[in-house]
Amino acid sequence: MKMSAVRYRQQTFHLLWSDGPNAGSVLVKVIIHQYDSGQRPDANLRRKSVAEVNHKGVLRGLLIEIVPFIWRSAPVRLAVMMVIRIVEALQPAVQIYLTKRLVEQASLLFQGNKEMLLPALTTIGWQALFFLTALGLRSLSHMLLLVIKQKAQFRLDREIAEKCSRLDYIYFEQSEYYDRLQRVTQGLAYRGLSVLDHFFLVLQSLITLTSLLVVLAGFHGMLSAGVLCLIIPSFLINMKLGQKRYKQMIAQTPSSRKVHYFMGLMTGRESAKEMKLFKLYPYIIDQWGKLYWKNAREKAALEKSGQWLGGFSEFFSYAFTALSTVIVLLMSDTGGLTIGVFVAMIQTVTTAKDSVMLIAANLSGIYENALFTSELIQFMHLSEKKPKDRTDLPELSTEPREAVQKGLVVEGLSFTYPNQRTPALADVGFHVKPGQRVAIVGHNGAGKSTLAKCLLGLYNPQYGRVLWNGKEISMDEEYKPLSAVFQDFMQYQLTLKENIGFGRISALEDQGRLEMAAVKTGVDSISRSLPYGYDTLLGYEYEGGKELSQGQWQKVALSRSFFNTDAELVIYDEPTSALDPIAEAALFERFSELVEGKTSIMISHRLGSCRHADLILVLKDGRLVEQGTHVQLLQRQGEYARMYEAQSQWYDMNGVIA
Ligand SMILES: Nc1ncnc2c1ncn2[C@@H]1O[C@H](COP(=O)(O)OP(=O)(O)OP(=O)(O)O)[C@@H](O)[C@H]1O
Repeated sequence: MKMSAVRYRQQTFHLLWSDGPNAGSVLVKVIIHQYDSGQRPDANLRRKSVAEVNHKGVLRGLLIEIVPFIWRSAPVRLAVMMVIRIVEALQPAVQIYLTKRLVEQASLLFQGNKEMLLPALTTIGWQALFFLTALGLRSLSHMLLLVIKQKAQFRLDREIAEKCSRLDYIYFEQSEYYDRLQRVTQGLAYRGLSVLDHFFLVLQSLITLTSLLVVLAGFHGMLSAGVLCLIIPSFLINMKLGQKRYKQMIAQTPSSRKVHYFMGLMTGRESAKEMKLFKLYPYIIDQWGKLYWKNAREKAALEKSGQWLGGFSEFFSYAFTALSTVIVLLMSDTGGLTIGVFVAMIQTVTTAKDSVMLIAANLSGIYENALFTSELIQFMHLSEKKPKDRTDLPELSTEPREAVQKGLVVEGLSFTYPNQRTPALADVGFHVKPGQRVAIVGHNGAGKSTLAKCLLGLYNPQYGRVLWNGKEISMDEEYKPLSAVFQDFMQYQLTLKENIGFGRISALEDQGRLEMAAVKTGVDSISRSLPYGYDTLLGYEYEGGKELSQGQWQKVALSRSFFNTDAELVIYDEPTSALDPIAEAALFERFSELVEGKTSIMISHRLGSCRHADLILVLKDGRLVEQGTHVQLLQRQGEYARMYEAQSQWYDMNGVIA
């Protein structure tokens, strides 16, 4: 039952923002808002090209959002860190002063002034003290920076997870979302927090430089001016390179995601069966290799041009140092220049030049990181818009008001997926009375699952509405009257107890409820065969985990829905597709008892299992073409009758698979 903390954290974090029916729905409070029909999330996700990026806005975003965010993560440590960096920054000037003193004392000593020995030794003592202080401060700041980064990283991860929980479900079904997510996580891991390093290095180098410039100005004004001029080419070159790297990252996101996808196909368990059976490895390795090298070549080309540009910058810096040495040598003509002063001047020029280069590199580093973290800022600003007040919609129904206030009312429902032209649902309307058992049937692609997601409030229709007991369905509430079993249900690589208890997270510790939900689907007998019963870790991903069969997993998913005893409306999307015929028949036999007191909606291709439903809805090409009971629909001799006829040889008199 051991699970590495890192993998566990990765898994739970992955659950929060991953695709799938339960995306972002379990460990944080699920808040899925209806979005305004005029505000399509796909438009929201589409990113600007790098040419359109507002560079001032990017820097402003960094200063207004990221820096304060990091500051709030660990204010005291950051303040201590700044003091340390200021002290550290003054060290080069002090070191140069001590070196100059030591060289002068040594040259006097070499000329036979024995009394200079003690002062020279004292200077060495000061140098040692300084060295030790610097060493201590460096270790302290290293530790502080580590903790600050950990705290900031934790806060950022959590904020992203919480953002995912507030985002509309439709985002999770778009490739643009995953492109952006990849850029955000890249930005977080490698970029966002290194702003801190850059910022401290700029601060430190600026203080060092100021102190050295004061020293240099005393020797020769030209030297100070020259050092300052060095900053311009170095900054421009580094900035240009930063822009190019960012542009490349944007352009390569889809292909680098695909590289990971191919790698996942070749290494994952899900794909292993078909990869081996169809002998797909050579083809996928080839595709993966082509993409890998396309990206790698582009990166190498950028690195090459970076090396050239970096070479120019280095050349300027070398030329300046050589020129400075010449100037200092020429100054010796004017006399009064001791060897100590000469060494100190050369050391000052070199250190000041290094500080300038460091400032330029770190300023452009801040700019480059600002570009990368702008992805994070844009992600955090993705719209979570709530629905407009929909008073513009027509009156609900011609039925008496009391009747409409009860049960499920669907009116004029139309839904079109982002980037699609044809609606997946068009003008669907029906009324389900409380306690009714409803079946939704139709061919593949008829719109059944889409309708289920609209009923659950996961999709927000562009037109029409879904009301439960007179209220628009929303998960933005503590009390959720809904539960569901999805076609592609989750198999949480966690304990059996968690797999069931996630149906109502607030009741996770309720053992009685857990056992009741397990008994309903036969999971109680599965739990008895597991080494730690309900506390057994399920799945193959982590050490000690016990894998279940697909049908057993489906029973666990069903138990999850039964665990939410408060649910008034339960939706089952193909809930028995993985069960054997006996288990399926047993479940259907008890179905009325299992869902007693609840309104249930079942999507199924097996029409035999739908014949006892109080209401059957027949969908075709996104439209509700028929509705009624089994007998009524057979009498109509329409779509349902044709589908039932086609399947009739499968069933016996009772609608059970023969
Ligand atoms: N995420 C999506 N983005 C775009 N189109 C989608 C998406 N999901 C489904 N569709 C399209 O919407 C239509 C209805 O799909 P839906 O999954 O609701 O059908 P279904 O009746 O549940 O099918 P099945 O019986 O095969 O599960 C189909 O044409 C499908 O291609």
